[in-house]
Amino acid sequence: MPIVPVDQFTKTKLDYVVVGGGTTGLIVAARLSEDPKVTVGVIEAGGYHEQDPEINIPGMRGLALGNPKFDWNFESLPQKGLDGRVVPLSRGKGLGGSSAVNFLLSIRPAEEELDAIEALGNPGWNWKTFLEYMKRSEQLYEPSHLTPEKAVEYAVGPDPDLFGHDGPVAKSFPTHVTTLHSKMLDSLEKLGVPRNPAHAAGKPVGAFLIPSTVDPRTATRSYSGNAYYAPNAARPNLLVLTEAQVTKVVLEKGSDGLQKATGVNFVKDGKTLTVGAAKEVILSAGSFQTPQLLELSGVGNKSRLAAFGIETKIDAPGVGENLQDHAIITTIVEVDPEVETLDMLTNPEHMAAQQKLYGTQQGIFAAVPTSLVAFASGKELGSDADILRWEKLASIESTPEIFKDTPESVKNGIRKQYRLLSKWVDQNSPLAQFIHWNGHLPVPGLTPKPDGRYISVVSTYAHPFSRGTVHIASADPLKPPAIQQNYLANQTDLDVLSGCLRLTLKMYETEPLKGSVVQKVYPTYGSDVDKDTAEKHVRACLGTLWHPVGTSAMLPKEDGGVVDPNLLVYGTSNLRVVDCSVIPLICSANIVTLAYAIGEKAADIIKAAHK
Ligand SMILES: Cc1cc2nc3c(=O)[nH]c(=O)nc-3n(C[C@H](O)[C@H](O)[C@H](O)COP(=O)(O)OP(=O)(O)OC[C@H]3O[C@@H](n4cnc5c(N)ncnc54)[C@H](O)[C@@H]3O)c2cc1C
Repeated sequence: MPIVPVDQFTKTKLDYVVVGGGTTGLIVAARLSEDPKVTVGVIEAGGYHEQDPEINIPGMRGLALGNPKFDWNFESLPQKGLDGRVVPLSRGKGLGGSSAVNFLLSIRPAEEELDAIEALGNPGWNWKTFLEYMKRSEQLYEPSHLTPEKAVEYAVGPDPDLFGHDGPVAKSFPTHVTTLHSKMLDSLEKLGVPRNPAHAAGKPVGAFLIPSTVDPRTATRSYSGNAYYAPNAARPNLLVLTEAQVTKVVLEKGSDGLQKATGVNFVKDGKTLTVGAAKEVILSAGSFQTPQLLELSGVGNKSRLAAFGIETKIDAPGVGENLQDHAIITTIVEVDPEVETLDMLTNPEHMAAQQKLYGTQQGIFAAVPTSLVAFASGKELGSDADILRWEKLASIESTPEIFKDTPESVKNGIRKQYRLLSKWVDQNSPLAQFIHWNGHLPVPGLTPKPDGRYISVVSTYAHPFSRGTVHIASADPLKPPAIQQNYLANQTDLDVLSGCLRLTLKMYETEPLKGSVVQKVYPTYGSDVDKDTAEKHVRACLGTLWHPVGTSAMLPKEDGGVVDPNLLVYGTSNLRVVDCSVIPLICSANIVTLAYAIGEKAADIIKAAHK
């Protein structure tokens, strides 16, 4: 059924209510409504951006950010590690959620990182099962636009067995590649980061052309909105309500002693309304708003809820704890004037030519401007002594100040995570990621030359050692939660990002890329930069790669878990969380592939529970 009016929504007897029509929410809704006997209702706070070019055109991605039509525009609390600076934290708003505004990179993490999710106490959540469900969500288009020689040059080698071929989300390889791509790959190779065409096999260390969620038949974004919702919009048993914000899950104690979610309250056009759920309520509001909704509904740390006058239904100390995110730093260089970068679009003639080219699904707008990625391990980022130090810094005792209010159970879980993190710094596991951006990224105070051409590289640690929190700051459900990232609290995070800066600067200084670099722009110094100066750059430019996870962690209860391996909130019989907030330990890659897998697997779990 198309998007429905509110009266129809509240009058329909719904079996499942999905809160948040984002990346994962729409997957669950689409899969559950395959059964015509069940009725599924989705409540999404934003609209449906079906025709918006900022969403659909790959080369325009990023333009939706900051616009309240598409973006919640959250902010971190002032960050001590960043001299009190606040970091903007975009989240997608509207059908498709963050998959509608994300940067379309579609990369698999490392095998050991997904096996770790099982090892932390979640049977059935490992590399093998994640891979199976990632494949179910995707349809890979072979890189037929590349000759076999070019495929080798760009490290493109999709093993058909590692990808899905008939799933809803289209995945393809960038069609717009510049003359610098090969040079970057060659220079990285000289620095110990080899071409890695086999990255999708759970071994991402190396460099390669990034698969992206672009539908090559139309050169448009493929995402939850148009892949999972649009093809099923006519189903009479799938009802979607947009521009309605859920404010609370209604919980009642059942005869089994468990809390039962009977429905949700939501605000639509200023009015608070209720809708019932006969079978389940599924929270898919994302890593910031799912814990917020749990707390507003009385599921959280008892003393925290009491402070806001909220009656505790379930004392769940893990809610909103264990926040992890990938933080990025930026570098920019000016390059040869003949390289085709986004900077050329400031010239009206080039803009007109590129718009025309897009009409034939080619050119700069048809592809993502971030088409090259590299993952480096510890040995490319620090000395043996650094690695030993990082292993030791993987502990709660390294940063007691950020754990002073952390519940004991949550600390138990984080200790187990640290044991894994300390192993990964010394192996061939990814420790940092580098993403090429084909143009001059905006930096306050820097103005690109009118005819200049630039490339930027953003880099991030794979696994932050710091942990943050997200909690309600008010009992008013329409107020944003307080997001405390604690960026750079642990020295390892600062060291790894400083290592990223040095490695990127070295890449610019290494032939053949060096020959195409006109000058360094941001920063202007070389890779032999001293510690203090490198750290200053990190603190000045740190931002987010928008990958928050862990705030409703799937972990044993005694380790601060909020949901069990069936994604049921502990202490409830029918309230599940299905979104990235359940990922207990962040992995190295961009996380949307995990979101797709979680949505697909959750749908199977829920179907099996109601057979
Ligand atoms: C700018 C940006 C760039 C990114 N780039 C990449 C990338 O290139 N590759 C990659 O792999 N990952 C990327 N990510 C991360 C990835 O897209 C997200 O982690 C993932 O899509 C999150 O899925 P989710 O289902 O957990 O949440 P979301 O997709 O964010 O869905 C949550 C939904 O719930 C809705 N909602 C929230 N609260 C309420 C409420 N109270 N009532 C009703 N509705 C509500 C929201 O509006 C939203 O639609 C990016 C993310 C962002 C924001």
